[in-house]
Formats: sequence, C-alpha cells, structure tokens
Amino acid sequence: MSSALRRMSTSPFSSCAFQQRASSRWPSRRPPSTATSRRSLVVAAAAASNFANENREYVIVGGGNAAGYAARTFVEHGMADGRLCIVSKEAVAPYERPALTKGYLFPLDKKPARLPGFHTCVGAGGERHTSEWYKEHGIEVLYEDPVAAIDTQNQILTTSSGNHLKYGSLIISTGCAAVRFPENIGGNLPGVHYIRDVADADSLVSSLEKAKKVVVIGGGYIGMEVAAAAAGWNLDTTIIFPDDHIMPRLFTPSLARRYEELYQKNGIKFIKGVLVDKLEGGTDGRVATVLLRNGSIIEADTVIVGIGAKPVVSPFEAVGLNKKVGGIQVDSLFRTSIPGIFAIGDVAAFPLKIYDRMARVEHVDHARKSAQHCVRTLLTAHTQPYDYLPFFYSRVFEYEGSSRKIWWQFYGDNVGDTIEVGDFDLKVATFWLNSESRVKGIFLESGSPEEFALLPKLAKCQPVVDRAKLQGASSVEEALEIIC
Ligand SMILES: Cc1cc2nc3c(=O)[nH]c(=O)nc-3n(C[C@H](O)[C@H](O)[C@H](O)COP(=O)(O)OP(=O)(O)OC[C@H]3O[C@@H](n4cnc5c(N)ncnc54)[C@H](O)[C@@H]3O)c2cc1C
Repeated sequence: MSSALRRMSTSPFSSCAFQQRASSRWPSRRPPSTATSRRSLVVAAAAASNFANENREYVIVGGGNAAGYAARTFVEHGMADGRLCIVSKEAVAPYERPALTKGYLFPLDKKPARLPGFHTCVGAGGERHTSEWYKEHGIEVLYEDPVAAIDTQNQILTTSSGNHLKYGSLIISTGCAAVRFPENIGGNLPGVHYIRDVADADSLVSSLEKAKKVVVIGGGYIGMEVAAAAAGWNLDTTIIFPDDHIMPRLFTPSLARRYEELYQKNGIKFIKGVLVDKLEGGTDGRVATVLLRNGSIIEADTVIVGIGAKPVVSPFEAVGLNKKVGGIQVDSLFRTSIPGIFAIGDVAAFPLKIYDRMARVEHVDHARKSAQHCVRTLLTAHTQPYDYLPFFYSRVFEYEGSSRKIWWQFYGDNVGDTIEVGDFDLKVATFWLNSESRVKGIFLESGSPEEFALLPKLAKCQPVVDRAKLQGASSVEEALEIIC
C-alpha cells in the first residue's frame, strides 16, 4: 500500500459496536471534527502526491449492503489489502440496512428481540465488519465523500469534496434513494421522515421519542415495518395508502385482511384507497396535518413517508441504463457496457435467468449474492451466469411485550392464481400457481426452519400440483407434503 493510501485508511471508528449500544443508537459514529480533519488530510494527500494518477486497483462506489459483501469477498480471495478502496456517501462502515425499520426503531427499554445487525458478519465466528475491520484488512474507505462525476475514458472518479481517484476496475453499488414528496406539498417539513440510512433512522427515533400522533404514508414494506415499530412506542399510529389493502404487490386480499386485523389489534388505524394531497405545518413550523384527496384532515406530529425508492444512477448514466426496469444495465456477470465497470445490488438491472426477463431486485439477499458473484467474476474470471431466485422477507412486532411476533418469507414469482392454506393465528402459506398448475411462488409465515428451508427448493423446481388436493389441505404441513 502506498503511504498516501495508508494515511487515508486510518479510521477513527470504534470497533466495539455492541458494547456501546446502550448509550448510543449509532455506536461507531465519528465526531464531526474528526471527519473534517480526515477530509483535509485527503485533500492534502491529493495535492502532495499527484493523487489523481495514483491507481486504485479496485474501487467500490457506495457504502451499503452490496459494498460490504463485495469487500468481504475481496478479503476471502486475499485481494483486498492495499488494493481495494470504498468510496461512501455515509459516515459509517457498510451495515445491514433492513435493521433500520426493525429492531433499530424499538424503544431501548423494550429490548429488541434481535440485536440490529448494523455491520455485516463473516465466517463461523460472525465477526462484525466495523470500520476497524476494514482498516485491519487494508481496505481504504472514504467516508462522507460521494462520487460526483466519472470520466470513463481516463478511468477517473471525482468526489464531491474534489478528490480524483483513478481506478482499475470499478463496482457501482449506489443502491436506491427514497422517493420524496415535493417541497411544495410539505415534503421537507420538520417532522416528515424518509428512511434510507442510519442518519434517517436516528432522526426518526428522535421524533418518536416526543411523538403523540404518527402518520405512516404507504402500505408497503417500509410502511408496514415502521408502523409496527411505532406501535412498540404506544403511539397513536395511522397508515394511509391509496390501494385496497396493505402490501398490494405481494399479499393477496385475504392475507392482507388478516394482517390488517393484527395491526388493528395493536392499535394501528388504516385509511385505505386515498391519496395524500399535502402535508401542512403548524405554528412551530413542524408538520401538523395531513390533507387527503377526499378532503379529510388527519393530525400528525410525525409523518413517515414510505412510497417507494428509485435507483441512484447519477453520475453513472453514461455507463448505460435500462429504461424498462431502471438502474444500470448489466449482464449475467454484472458487467456494464464499459469494460472494467460493474454494477451490483439494488442499482443493477440484470437478467433474471429463471424467469427469462430483466429485473432489478431491491432486497438484501440479492445485494449480498450479486456482490459475491461479481467479485468472483472479477478476481477468478469465472463465467458462470448469475442464477438468482427472488427471496423477500420481513419481521414485525418483534419487540418485547408484543402479543404476536411475525416473520414471513417469500420465494419465487408471484404470478398466476393463489391457494391459501393454514390458520393465520398459527401458520399460513400462500402458493402461486400458473396455468399448468406449477408452483411459481410460495409465501410462508411462522414456519419451522425446516419448512422455510423447503421454500427455495420448491420455488426453483416449480412442481406441478393437484389443485383440488392443495385446496383441501387442512394445514401448511399437509400442503407441503402434497407438493413435495
Ligand atoms: C429501511 C429499509 C429496510 C429494509 N428492509 C429489508 C428487509 O426487511 N428485507 C430485505 O430483503 N431488504 C430490505 N431492504 C432493502 C435492502 O436493504 C437493500 O436491498 C440493500 O441494502 C441493497 O444494498 P445496496 O448496497 O445495493 O444498496 P444500499 O444498501 O442502499 O447502499 C447504497 C449505498 O450507496 C451510497 N451512495 C449513493 N450514492 C453514492 C455516491 N454517489 N457515491 C458514494 N456512495 C453513494 C448510499 O449512501 C449507500 O450507502 C430494506 C431497505 C431499507 C432502506
């Protein structure tokens, strides 16, 4: 590693993330003054050593889930030390983003059922990849310095602080950004929250600590999880969305109805089938009311907007975008149209081989697997196409004292018609069957580890089933036996 690189990889982060959790929601946060001095150091190093021409063999842009798993794969191949640089917009080392709407939001006195996995885990020891881990493995991480421009001809990245980095190979993992309400309808009022990163989650926790009336806009993953977390704070919580039921892109109406009943038992109210027109501030400037298209006015001191996310393609448009599914177009080895440039995770539009179509998948399982596949391609020149089976999961009401903890998984494709089996109070499964009665997708809630382990196998081999028999199954166990 060159001396300039060594100086920059010095990270002031703490490595004992968990021990410090009780006193801070983000234990390894760096004091702002250190960030400033580190940036000055980077600029000084650039001036002193013709920084732009100093070659980084491998550069990852983005400091999220995919970046974390890509770094881990570089380490596993012994190719990280002094060769790998991560350029991140965030102030902290890559972490497990799904925790942000789950355990991370629970009140600390309710002891989260699962410790938030802020940092990626590796190996049998499951050691945490704190900033210290990156340092120990000789990985240079530039924090809070997003890439602002790329010169693909000369292979140079320019960061927002004005650094120039020359790369050998580049992996883009910029993920997604939350869709925001425009400013003119109150989208930026104090008390209005969007959750994409840990800074957003910290800001929401500060609001929840004082909140009385919470409105969650959006009935998808984010809305469902945040509303369930707000219930853990015993707050007056209302979910508002334009669809007929929650999770319209995955849940069947009957499954959604049972979930809505459970949410209502936890004190959460629903306003369905209506759009939000405007958020208005009160005398203190904070959000105070939510105006609906049907003329209703809902009071709120805290609003969480979960209305979707869009891939962060800027400033990489020239690398080649996919117009249909959005994001950066890659092939089955995560190669973009420009040699030496790859894209992974949420931002990558890739061939979903099993269903023979292009897709972008905004889920952590794909972020991890695409990262591992891409780095193996880069380092070992393997040519096996990525063969991904879509997998989604969620967990809600996991805090201590909750009447019912929910954990569900979905594998496959939710196309065709559905057969629902089981008792919602115990265990429930939904099967998506195509016109040939092949199982295309499976949803299971509250299954055993063995049952959950069956799902990917079934969704992959897509067995043909006897519909009448499946329909007549009296339990999930019986249904799985019929299919297997
Ligand atoms: C609140 C929340 C809850 C979720 N829950 C679940 C769940 O329960 N299950 C599930 O499967 N998935 C869940 N997801 C989705 C999952 O977290 C993502 O699919 C995963 O994080 C994608 O990884 P990624 O690295 O592609 O993107 P991200 O993890 O989003 O990382 C992208 C990174 O790039 C950085 N960046 C952006 N632009 C630049 C730039 N110009 N320069 C440098 N850095 C940049 C961002 O700041 C960020 O650090 C959740 C997502 C969120 C936001």
